[in-house]
Amino acid sequence: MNVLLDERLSVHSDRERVFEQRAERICDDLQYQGYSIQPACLPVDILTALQEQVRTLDANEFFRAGIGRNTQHHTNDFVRSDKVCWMTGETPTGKAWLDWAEALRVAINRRLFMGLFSFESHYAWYQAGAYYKRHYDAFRGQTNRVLSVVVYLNSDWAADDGGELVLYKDAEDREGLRVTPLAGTLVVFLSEEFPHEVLPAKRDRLSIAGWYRVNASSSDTLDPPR
Ligand SMILES: O=C(O)CCC(=O)C(=O)O
Ligand SMILES: [Fe+2]
Repeated sequence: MNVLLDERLSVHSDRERVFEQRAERICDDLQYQGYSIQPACLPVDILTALQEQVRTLDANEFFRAGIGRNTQHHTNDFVRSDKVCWMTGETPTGKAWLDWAEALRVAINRRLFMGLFSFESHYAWYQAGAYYKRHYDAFRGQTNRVLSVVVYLNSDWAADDGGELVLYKDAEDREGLRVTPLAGTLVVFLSEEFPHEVLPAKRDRLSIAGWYRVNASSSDTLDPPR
């Protein structure tokens, strides 16, 4: 075999092997504890491209985040004060991210039979002082968001910069688990099971938040993508 082709093939399969290992760890965690926290999980080339893209986004492209869906959608300063910009596959960077999320969807379905059907995600920009109070991403029976995903885009996040995600084990838990929003860390959790909050940070905090959904469309109600 041509040496160059041979090398390219082995690089490709290395990447796939690394992905499979990470997906396996995420699935193990989901199976046994319902959440997974994986530092340095996103491939560095995709992470770097996302960091660059979010840096070049104009402030006008971010909108004040709302709560609830459709007709209940409204903004509420008391609950959250981040700004969001929905991801699309129109740029190579957006597509690389969505392809990665799609590969994870397939891997999770194969292993855990969760029936994940679609994925939606947005960049989130928490300006210094911004927060998202304790909340669930989904309420049992009211939504088809089943698995929440967060990836952080902040290089050099210092211990005293704040902005941790606090993931609570259940409705009673007041202590929670603190996650530093450091670039490349991935957090995945069952949307209906884990209340969580974002603490205010001393500096801008950038991330992607996404949700895998099950298909809730029926013949007379078309399920909207967000
Ligand atoms: O950015 C995070 O750490 C979590 C964001 C979040 O909870 C959400 O967007 O629903
Ligand atoms: Fe959330």
